[in-house]
Amino acid sequence: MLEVKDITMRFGGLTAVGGASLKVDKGRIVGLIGPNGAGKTTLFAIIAGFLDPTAGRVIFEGSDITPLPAHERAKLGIARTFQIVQPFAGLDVRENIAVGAYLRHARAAEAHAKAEAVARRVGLGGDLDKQASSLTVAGRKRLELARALATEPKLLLLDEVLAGLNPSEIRDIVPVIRAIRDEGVTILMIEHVMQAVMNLCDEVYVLAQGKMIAQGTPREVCVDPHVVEAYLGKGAADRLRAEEASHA
Ligand SMILES: Nc1ncnc2c1ncn2[C@@H]1O[C@H](COP(=O)(O)OP(=O)(O)OP(=O)(O)O)[C@@H](O)[C@H]1O
Repeated sequence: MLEVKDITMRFGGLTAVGGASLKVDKGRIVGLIGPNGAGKTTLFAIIAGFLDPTAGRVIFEGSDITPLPAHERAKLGIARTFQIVQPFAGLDVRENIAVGAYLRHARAAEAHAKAEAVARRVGLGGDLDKQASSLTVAGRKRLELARALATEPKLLLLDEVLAGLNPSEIRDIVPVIRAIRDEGVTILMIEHVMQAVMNLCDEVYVLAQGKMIAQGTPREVCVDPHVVEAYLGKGAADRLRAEEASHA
């Protein structure tokens, strides 16, 4: 469904992403992990059309979409959530979600009906008339998910939807994400909460300092020495192995 080919993004002298590639097959949940500043959000912005890459191509359903602006990509079926949730503060939950629904439903009544259906899907069915600004952090994360879903995407890009949630809130939202996939939406997610990555993702890519350093099942990447070193520093994999040997 999605192929990111050799993407490089330079900001002045800084190379935020340096020749990174990934593939997302239809119907899967693919994780994108990596230490802070690895370039994950930059790569998302390039996939969704918010940033023009310095080099490389983005292929969606077999077509090169690299020149297309974000709104054209949204029409094709790519939606993203933002790490920092910023609902329209003066609007209620229904209207906030309807903003996404207007992409495919020009009439207000239809957009509102779509918004209500999406709200129920993410567990906000009882909050439709509330002001978005009155929602808790967990509620805002669900709203962010709903706004993206209301555009009826084929590919959903989730940027740390679990960040800032407590363990019980995470447990509640994980099945919602799985259900979205089961209903036919392919998902690429940036996530730091490893327990959720292990539970949800069919496949994981690891980005570190702008380069893709590993790819595999969640279990495979967790024990990959390159990944351990990227998170814990040079020599960490050897130290861990030595410690394990001394305990054996
Ligand atoms: N618009 C910009 N101008 C200049 N530098 C930028 C810009 N956007 C990102 N960067 C830099 O690019 C690098 C990658 O940032 P990015 O936000 O993509 O990383 P990330 O992996 O998403 O990090 P985190 O997990 O902390 O969100 C960082 O060094 C960041 O400071």
